[in-house]
Amino acid sequence: MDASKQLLGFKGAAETDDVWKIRVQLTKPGTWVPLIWGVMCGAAASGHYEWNLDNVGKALLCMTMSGPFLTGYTQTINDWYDREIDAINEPYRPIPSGLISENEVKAQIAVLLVGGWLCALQLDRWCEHDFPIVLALSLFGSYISYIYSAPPLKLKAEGWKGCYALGSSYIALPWWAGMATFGQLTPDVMFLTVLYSIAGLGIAIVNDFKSIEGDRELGLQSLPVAFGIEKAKWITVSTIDITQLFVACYLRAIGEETYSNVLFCLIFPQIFFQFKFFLPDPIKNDVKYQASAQPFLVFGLLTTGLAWGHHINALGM
Ligand SMILES: C/C(=C\COP(=O)(O)OP(=O)(O)O)CCC[C@H](C)CCC[C@H](C)CCCC(C)C
Repeated sequence: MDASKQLLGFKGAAETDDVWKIRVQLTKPGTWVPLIWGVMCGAAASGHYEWNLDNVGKALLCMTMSGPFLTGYTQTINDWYDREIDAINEPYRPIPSGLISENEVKAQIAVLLVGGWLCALQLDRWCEHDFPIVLALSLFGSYISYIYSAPPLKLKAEGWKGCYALGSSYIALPWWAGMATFGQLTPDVMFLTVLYSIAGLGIAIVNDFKSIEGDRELGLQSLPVAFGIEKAKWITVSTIDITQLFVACYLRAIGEETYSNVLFCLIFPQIFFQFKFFLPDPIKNDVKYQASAQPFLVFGLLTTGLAWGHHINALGM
């Protein structure tokens, strides 16, 4: 178990001195999943995904770009810029513990970043895009990753702004990449996904409750620090629920009633788990809540993608 935690980049991992295992650990493969899922949602939303070898190849390349390469780069650069604070709080992490050298980390960052851009370029060529939209998205995403972790902006230290950067990048960017690969990225769907990102903001805030004491001491304006636990927990669930309810209503308004009903059915279990776990004790039950409610949220995203794809096809676009 500890060995798999090591490879997936989870906390409580066993130590290893195999540099390749350490390299994989730095990329935190567990965090690739939402990006890969986002690409699937975008492909579904394009309305043009058909199961053939060409499309499977494009989807795999888009997922490889978003997961191992660009999320891997994001996580490595984040650990690099956190190395001093980690040396105090989590000295067993690969960089502060000296399990991997500075030059090896820098080389890994460069390879993953350039690798991600090359995948994007290849996708644009493969899809015969006039404008290299996937490359543009990957450049934008890697810039957001950089300012999230690196000074002087270091958005992650800016409380809820960092949470929104994280939530929106994880939801909107892979969706846009998947959609641009298989169809046309349009302003209306961009708006819808940016809106959906507010739910992503709520999900990111859930993780801030357990670090409220430390954040307060360091002067970080996370939502629980800024508003106190009582107010912050209600703001958190409201952002998650109201956003999804709005999307469900929107799907109904554009005539996608079945998908809208499915989305409503996926929202109610999340509200149930908020009352069962999160609201009674957001500090103690954050992980329990995420584990029980998240699957419903991510299937809601896919439902929205499928609804959009169906809508586009119905309009003959
Ligand atoms: C590094 C990230 C989270 C870690 O946060 P934190 O430091 O608070 O936690 P730990 O202490 O446990 O490490 C994620 C940051 C995400 C970033 C803002 C944006 C990601 C962008 C995508 C990877 C880009 C994908 C582009 C593509 C799909 C076109």
